[in-house]
Amino acid sequence: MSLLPVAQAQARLFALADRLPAEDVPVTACAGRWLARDVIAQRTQPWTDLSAMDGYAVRAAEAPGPWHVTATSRAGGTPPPPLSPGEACRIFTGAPLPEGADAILIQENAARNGDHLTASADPLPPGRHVRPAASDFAQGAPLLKAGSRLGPTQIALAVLGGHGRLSVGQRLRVALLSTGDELVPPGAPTPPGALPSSNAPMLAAMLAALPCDVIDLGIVADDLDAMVTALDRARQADIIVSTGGASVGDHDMVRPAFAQAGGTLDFWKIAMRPGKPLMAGRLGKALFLGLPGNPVSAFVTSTLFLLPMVRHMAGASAPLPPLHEARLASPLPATGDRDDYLRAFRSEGGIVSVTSQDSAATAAMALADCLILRPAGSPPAAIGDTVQILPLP
Ligand SMILES: Nc1nc2c(c(=O)[nH]1)N[C@H]1C(S)=C(S)[C@@H](COP(=O)(O)OP(=O)(O)OC[C@H]3O[C@@H](n4cnc5c(N)ncnc54)[C@H](O)[C@@H]3O)O[C@H]1N2
Ligand code: MOO
Repeated sequence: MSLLPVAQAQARLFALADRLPAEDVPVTACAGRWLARDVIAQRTQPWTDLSAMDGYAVRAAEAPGPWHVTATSRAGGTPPPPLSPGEACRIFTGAPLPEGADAILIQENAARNGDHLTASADPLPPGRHVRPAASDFAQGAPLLKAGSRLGPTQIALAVLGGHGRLSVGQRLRVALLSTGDELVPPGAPTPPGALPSSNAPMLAAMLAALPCDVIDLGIVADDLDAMVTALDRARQADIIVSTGGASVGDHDMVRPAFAQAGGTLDFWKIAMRPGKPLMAGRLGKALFLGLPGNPVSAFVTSTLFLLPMVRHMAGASAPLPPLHEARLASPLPATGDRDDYLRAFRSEGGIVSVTSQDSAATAAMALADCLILRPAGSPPAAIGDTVQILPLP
């Protein structure tokens, strides 16, 4: 198989699995989910002209008074009677204006003696401190689009729009398999030859911000039967992710095991560095992603394939991570025939690539807060050149 360009591989991956069905969820459980339907305002906000301050509702043209204070209006109280000429209404923040009033005199600028009220000399234009009816949104207005993500502010908007439940994409089940005879669980003793298995904890941390339940199926030996059995245990998941054993060595069992378990491979080997041996296919109803074992390769391929696939299946209309332009603060060598995803960090002077770009250099990777995308065939880049970066969460 020849190397598949990253964008083509992402498109093929998205074509491999539809988004999951929608479910109706209370707004309090919607954080981080993607909307399955547009959200339309069921009510008008504000429902009528409201005061933005504590003070007095008056006719602006009558400033600086005097006025006669005849009524009170507070949020949640009885609506005030209409205002006659020369009258003022005591009013509090969030309360409806009486008919006839068109401005709020804040109490700091008011002199009141019994029911007698005057204003300080400051001008009082019509509309001052008034939140007009429907100035936020009107009933029937489109508030949020299907496929957009629900964060705190979107949830506030939906609630004010009158919604207590929302239709969102279901949570996904993601099963993780870590392959390798050398691997031991985190924190276990490491006699010579043993390696702590860091990929599953790293992937679980990456997935933690997304609406999915991670099922860590642990470490699988470099053995065909063991891997077939592990894949069988994982097939109830929506996405099965393995790390390691994806390359061409004698002990790289993932591809043959996947075939023996009944999986159909869609692609293998991507024109990217790190991450070349990435593979994807279907195992029954599950989507399968075989990531390379090197921790840096697993991280970069997860950023570009696993997380976007979770977003896609959870209902995101824009599942790919956004790219930004930034200036380099360190020079870069030419790239080869694969796209480079260099680990880097943002400094005051610009983007600095970390010193080791080896696929196993985890200390350098941990310094990175972005990836520099350098397309295949790029010439060397100098300090001050513009590059594309992908910020890391
Ligand atoms: N002759 C070739 N050799 C290799 C090629 C190639 O094209 N031809 N590709 C290289 C590239 S690129 C990569 S990336 C690696 C990927 O190999 P595998 O996916 O088969 O991964 P392993 O060999 O199983 O492991 C690689 C490396 O990562 C360590 N590892 C594995 N799992 C974990 C884990 N859960 N936690 C931490 N570290 C892990 C493992 O011990 C190895 O050191 O292949 C190249 N070879
Ligand atoms: O592509 Mo591998 O992922 O270079 O290390």
